[in-house]
Amino acid sequence: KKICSNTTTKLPPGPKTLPLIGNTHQILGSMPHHCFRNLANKYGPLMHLKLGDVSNIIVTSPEIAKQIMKTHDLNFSNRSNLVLSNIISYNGTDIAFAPYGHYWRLLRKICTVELLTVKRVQSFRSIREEEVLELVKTIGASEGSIVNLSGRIFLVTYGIVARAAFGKRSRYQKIFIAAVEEQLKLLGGFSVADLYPNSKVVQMMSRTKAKLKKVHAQIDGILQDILDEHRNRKRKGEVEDLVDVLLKFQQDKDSEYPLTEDNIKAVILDIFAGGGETSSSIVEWAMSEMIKNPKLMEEAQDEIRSVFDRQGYVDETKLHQLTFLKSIVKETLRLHPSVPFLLPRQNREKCQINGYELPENTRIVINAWAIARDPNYWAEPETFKPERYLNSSIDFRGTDFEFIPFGAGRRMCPGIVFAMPNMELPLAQLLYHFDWKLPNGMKNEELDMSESFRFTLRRKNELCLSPITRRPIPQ
Ligand code: HEM
Repeated sequence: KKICSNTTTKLPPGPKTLPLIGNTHQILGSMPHHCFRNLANKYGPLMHLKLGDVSNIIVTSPEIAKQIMKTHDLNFSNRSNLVLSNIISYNGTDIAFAPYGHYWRLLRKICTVELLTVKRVQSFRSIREEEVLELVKTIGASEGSIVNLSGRIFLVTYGIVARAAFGKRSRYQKIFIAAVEEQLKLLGGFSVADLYPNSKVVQMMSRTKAKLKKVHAQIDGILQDILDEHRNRKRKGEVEDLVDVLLKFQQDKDSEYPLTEDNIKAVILDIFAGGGETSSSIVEWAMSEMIKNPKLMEEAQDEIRSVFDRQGYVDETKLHQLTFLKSIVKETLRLHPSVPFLLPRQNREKCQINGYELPENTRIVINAWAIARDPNYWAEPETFKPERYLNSSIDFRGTDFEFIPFGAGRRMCPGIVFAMPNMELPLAQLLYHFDWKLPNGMKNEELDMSESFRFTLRRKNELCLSPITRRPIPQ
């Protein structure tokens, strides 16, 4: 049965392609999300771009995003098979890169009923509070000096995810985090291996591919040790971690989730890679935006301090009262979506969209970054204005297609509930205890906001600030 009708064979418009390299020359040397938006302004919101020998369809409007991720979601629920992502995803057996089908549905179900539920996320509350308190203590001890806030934020978020996934602080934590970061960095560039997936010569010679394989082997070794340790250890009243949950399925012979060793490693790695970098970069961008707009920072601080001053410290019990802080997080997700192109999708059958034909198995890239700045949908789209959400119901849960930092439809991010406190708690703590200044008398408006695209969208330069303690730090 055909999912979409078929009447024309015209590909969407796009710039002229050159032999061999296609349009690759048009995107080199600039931030790809900016470059794709500029090209879309010329060729339209449904655009064909040939990168290497791979056809890409670039989507740059909420209407077309909705057609892909709602109207034709079932057809477009496959992932595009990338050479590099195959290496890190145990051959597409993780959640993010698994092809649409029975196995992927099983993994999603494990997420929604076991791994990423509200209850499970709540069970990690004390882990988050401990890790963030440690952050605040370290910063408090650095009063009078300049703090590399970016570095601190990444450590704390990865620390939380690592403890949720592996239980106690793992002795491998540092090298594991470094390896996962390296993996994301290698994945971020336009590697020739993915531009020419069918060329045997290119595949043999790709340096990125070779490096990625090496890093992945290191990650695999660490994950294997962690699984073995979990099997052998005696549990005594600790919070059940995510590896425990997955091993339980593996050990239960009647389980409806028959997971292999590699399946478990693939899932844990997804949660690690998906949960660490994304949330940290939102906290980092939110702090940057507030440094640039000190009035917003003051407003957020007033709100947090008025909610928590009576008890004298921040915990998770009253985070839901922080309406303004939530708007700051939303606006940060709009202007600095951590995964600006979502994850590439692919249609299982050929399909008509807006009168153009997308042949089967076409790679679909949704420019969520550009969509969230569409002037037809957003007033002052380039301005950071958290107050725009105060009287609006617009949300990132996959129904407002002008705002899709977590994607939408069947392949939407399953980690929102997990991500939220990892962003809100560090922000609330950083703003409750401290005022923040740029070092060396730099003016707020001078803060550099350059981006770096490495699969995720991070600050190019680390955010370094001077803290001034305003509320005593619990010892
Ligand atoms: C600010 C935080 C986060 C952002 C912005 C984010 C964004 C995204 C996006 C854009 C996708 C692709 C959606 C699509 O293709 O439609 C995705 C998928 C995914 N995310 Fe997240 N994510 C975040 C946090 C997390 C966390 C905390 C976890 C796990 C603990 C997680 C796990 C995943 C997984 C497993 C997928 C693959 C889903 C699938 O293919 O079925 N993410 N995320």
